[in-house]
Amino acid sequence: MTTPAVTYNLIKKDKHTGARLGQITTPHGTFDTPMFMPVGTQASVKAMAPEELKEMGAGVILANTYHLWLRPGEDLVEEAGGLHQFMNWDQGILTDSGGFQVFSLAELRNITEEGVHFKNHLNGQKLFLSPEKAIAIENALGADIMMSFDECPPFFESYDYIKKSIERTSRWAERGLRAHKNPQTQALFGIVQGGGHKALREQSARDLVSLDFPGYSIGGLSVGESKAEMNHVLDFTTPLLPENKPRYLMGVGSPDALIDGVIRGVDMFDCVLPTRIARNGTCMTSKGRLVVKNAKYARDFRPLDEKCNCYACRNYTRAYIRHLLKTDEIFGLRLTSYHNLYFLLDLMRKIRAAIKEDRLLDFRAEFFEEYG
Ligand SMILES: CCNc1nc2cc3[nH]c(NC)nc3cc2c(=O)[nH]1
Repeated sequence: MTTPAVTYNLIKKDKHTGARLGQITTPHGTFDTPMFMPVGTQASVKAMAPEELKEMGAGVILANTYHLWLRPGEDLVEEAGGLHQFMNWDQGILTDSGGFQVFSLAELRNITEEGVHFKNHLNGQKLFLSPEKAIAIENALGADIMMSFDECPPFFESYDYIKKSIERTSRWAERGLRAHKNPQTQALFGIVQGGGHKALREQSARDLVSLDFPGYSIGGLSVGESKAEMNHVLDFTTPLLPENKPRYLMGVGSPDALIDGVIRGVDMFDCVLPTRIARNGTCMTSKGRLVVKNAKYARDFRPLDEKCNCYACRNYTRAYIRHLLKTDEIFGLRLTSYHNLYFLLDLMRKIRAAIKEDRLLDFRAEFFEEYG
């Protein structure tokens, strides 16, 4: 039995919740979990240099298969020596499988057993993605962690539709495993679906766990359902997954959702939120969101967050950052992006420390008290 490309080491289970302290070992390093993964959709975490991501403690970052397939093309990235070489990032990289982007971006034509026919969102060109094609692109990109090709059904779809969808997604997962060329250096994760239906989540998890993936993602969430509904699905889904493998919740996100996901046994998260809201001047702070472009901060010479130790908060004021954003100075976006990413990475550091000392629920109460 060859060693899989990615292994998970469970260090400690929280006494009072489903939270776990662990480490994930990849060909590009070992990283502490629970972890937040900055999103670098087109091989760049928007406005951030790799050195800045490293200094704020990012370990694994994301890139999107659909976008890189369209531009610059996986063959060009492969010729460059793979994503790590191409974007000068020597730590962890995770690629999604394009499915979700197709459903959320492209003009969808139709889903068949074979795969998904759709139109390129840039030029209307007809395209086709199958499990085999998606896995081949991810192999060429060279990510340490690859995601299976799945369908993310609408959360409120009917039981019958979602049942058919998860059964096809399981067949697609098996096809992806067979098509995967580099299991020794790239770990392919399975994606559990099933909407809000416990029986379907159990069926999807059973199918995928029997395929013995090195890690599992919980899909079909953070797609418009309430936080309560997401937490409820997590309550009965994470226990279905192997304890000795990482669990990844895609598209999450906000500080409260991260804490509640960790409490329910999730180890890895990604979300575009921090950099996306940063670009319109919204900052995450320990006291909730702060829209630094607002006029009330024009003469506010305090840092974005007085409790934050990041580069932006140590060197610049709300007034200065507001001025930069109001005058379309690019440096303004860099400072808000840096701060928001640092805020979430630092939150994960605090969460890991709280798990270590069995005080995660106290930390949650203190955090929510301030965050509002
Ligand atoms: C890896 C591609 N497959 C795949 N990506 C996803 C990305 C998401 N992003 C969000 N909220 C922002 N929910 C998601 C669900 C899925 C999902 O169910 N599947």
